[in-house]
Order: sequence, then structure tokens, then C-alpha cells
Amino acid sequence: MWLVKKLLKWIYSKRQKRKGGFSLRKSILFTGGGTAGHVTVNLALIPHFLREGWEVEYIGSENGIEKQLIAGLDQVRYHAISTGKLRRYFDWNNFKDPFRVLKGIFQAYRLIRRQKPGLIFSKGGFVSVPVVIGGWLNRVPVIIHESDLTPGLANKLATPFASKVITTFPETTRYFKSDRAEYVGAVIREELKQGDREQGLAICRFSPNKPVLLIMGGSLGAKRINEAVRENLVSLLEQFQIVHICGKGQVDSSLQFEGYKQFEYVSDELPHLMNMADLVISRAGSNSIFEFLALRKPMLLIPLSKAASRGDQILNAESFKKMGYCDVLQEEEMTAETFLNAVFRLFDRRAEVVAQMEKNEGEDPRDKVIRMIEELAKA
Ligand SMILES: CC(=O)N[C@H]1[C@@H](OP(=O)(O)OP(=O)(O)OC[C@H]2O[C@@H](n3ccc(=O)[nH]c3=O)[C@H](O)[C@@H]2O)O[C@H](CO)[C@@H](O)[C@@H]1O
Repeated sequence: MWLVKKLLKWIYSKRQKRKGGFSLRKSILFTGGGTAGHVTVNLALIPHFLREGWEVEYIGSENGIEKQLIAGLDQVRYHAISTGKLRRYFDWNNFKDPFRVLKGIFQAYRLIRRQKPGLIFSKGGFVSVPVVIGGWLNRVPVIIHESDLTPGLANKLATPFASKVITTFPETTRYFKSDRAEYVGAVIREELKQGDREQGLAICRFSPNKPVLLIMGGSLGAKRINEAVRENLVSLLEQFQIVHICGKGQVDSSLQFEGYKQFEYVSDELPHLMNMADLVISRAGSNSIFEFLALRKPMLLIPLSKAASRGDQILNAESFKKMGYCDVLQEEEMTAETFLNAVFRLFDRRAEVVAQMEKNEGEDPRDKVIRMIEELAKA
């Protein structure tokens, strides 16, 4: 009997392979997109599974940032499905989007039925909802990952179809009415910890003798932060060299100063730029702030306001402030003067903040999540 079972399993996996699908167990499907924040944890996990010989597939949208980010990994097969958004305001697309989502569910269902992955790892964003439902219909286990302190709408909708929800902040588990939620911590890309200060200085043509201020307005940039930096550029440059990640289309090429380097978006060079920073000014997107924490970078957080979001960044920032990892300046309170004062105040007490960050040690959450995936996929 045992031999027959083994034989059947072997024939099945051969057939799947011939069809271009997954082998029986070492196969994983990732999904998530819309913003870099919904892809970055996947990017932190995928290299491990590729190294271990797993087949890795990705379902995203046709035009989302996830497509460009995953394109850098040539062993990963990317499938685009139709997606739609749930908006809380009027838009003509609100009439079309339910049909797009239904189409997406159907496409995801068929893809998953054909590929038979051992597990689906979903990072959120609207493209992930049809994939999670498609996985549930095919009885494939699904792990959902929530980066922010409060869950995003897509993850809330997808949770009933998941086997497990894992969270970055300990406080988040209480938002899921389910005993399936578990706190694991932040999953960070390995390469970020391998940045080199010297290379960072060389990229920006900076001197090693003056402190470096890194400004990062999230993956999309932040117009308000860019304005505040530019208003205060002369005063800031007296004390710092500045590397400014401005967001797409937001570089101002008329600003040519020694010690001031602008980028729209940074990919491969980011570890070096992060590593060389003595101080960071940032939005409070969950992935970014945990990356700065892992690299022990004191940060001034300017969260996206409640008027422009569901307020998740405000709570992310508050939680970090409570732990002593950052200072927070709310956008409504930001003037040229409060901004400058906040930067200099944090710079003066940076050693205290770093000491507080040093207390945040323990098992790397990335290893924990990898173990969890392997166990659930085998089961
Ligand atoms: C406007 C918006 O909807 N923002 C949300 C989005 O932010 P956003 O996409 O900005 O998310 P995060 O700050 O969490 O992550 C950004 C990721 O992009 C990387 N990066 C950034 C700039 C760059 O030039 N290169 C680069 O690689 C960062 O290192 C980080 O890994 O998702 C976050 C996580 O769910 C949420 O907390 C934010 O509220």
C-alpha cells in the first residue's frame, strides 16, 4: 500500500511538471501589490524558496508596481489577473470593478487549479483578494501577512478564506476576530542588512566627514515632505549632506547643491543609502520603519494624514514612539519652523534612540515565517 501511494504521488508530480505546473510540495504562490509596501515582504521571502529549489509563482495585476518589482527575479513566473478596487467615494469605476473582481476570482481559481501550489502567501492589496478566494476554492492553505498596525481592507475581506493571519505589530492580532491570527514581527529583505557606507558615499559623492540625512517619503514619495525639505534646504545643508528619495516625477533638477542628491526611486542601491544615513525622515509605512529599526537609524516620522488615508501610518508611528524608536511630527502641525526644530532635536538625542533600538533583539521573524510556510505547505 505504501509503495502504491508513493508511486501515485510520483506519477502525479511528474504529470504536474509536464503540464508546466508545480511539483507536489515544494511549490509556493505569492500575491500582493498596489504599492511597494504590499510586495516587499514577498521580496524578502522569495530568494530563500528559490535557493531551496521551490517553484515560485506570483499573481499580481497587469499594471501594478508588483509586476516591475517581480520582473527582477527571472526564476519567478508572473501571472496577471483582472483587479478592481473597493472605494468609499464616488467613481464611475465603482460600477465596473465588481465585474473585474469576479473575473479576477475566476482567473485566479483556474490558475491555482492548474498549478496546485502547496501554499499561497498573500501580502495584501486589492489584487490579493481574488487569489485568496481562488486558493480557498481549491483547498490550498493560505497565509495572509499584515504589515500595518490596523489591517487593510483587502486583508480584512480575505481573512475568512485564510488558514492563518500573521502580523508585524503585536497589537494587530486583536483586529482579527479569529484564533488564526499570530504575531510574528517584521520580515526584512536580507540585502538591506548588507549595505555598505563607503559605497553609499561614493554613489552620492558625499564626504565621510559630515552627517548624512536620508529622506524617504514612502514608495510613492511624499509631496508635503518634499516641500518642507526644499523650504529648509539651506539650513539643513549647513549641518547635513542630504539624500532625498522624492518619488516618481518629483525630482527638482533646478536644485543643484553640493551634498544634496535626489532620486525618484531606488532599487539595488537602497541598502547602501540606508546604511550610510545618520538620521532618517520618513513617512510611517510599516515596512520602511521596520527596516530603519533593523538598521538602527533614528527616525523622524511624518505619517500620512487621516484626510489622505485610513490613518494606519499615524498608528504605526504612535506605536514606534511609545517604544522610543522615533520622534513624530503630524502633517497638520508641520511648518518650516516645526520641521526644522524636530530634525535638529532628534539629531541631538540620536544616541539615546539608538540605545533604545538596541533592546529590540530576538529571533529574526523572517526565519519564523519561513518555518511556518514550510510546515503548512507540508501539512
Ligand atoms: C500611500 C500608501 O498607501 N501607503 C501605504 C503603503 O506604503 P508604501 O508602499 O510606501 O510602504 P512601506 O513604507 O511599507 O514600504 C515601502 C517599501 O518600498 C521600499 N522602497 C522605498 C523607496 C525606494 O526608493 N525604494 C524602495 O525599495 C522600502 O524599502 C520599503 O520596503 O503600504 C504600507 C504598508 O502596508 C502602508 O503602511 C502605507 O500606508
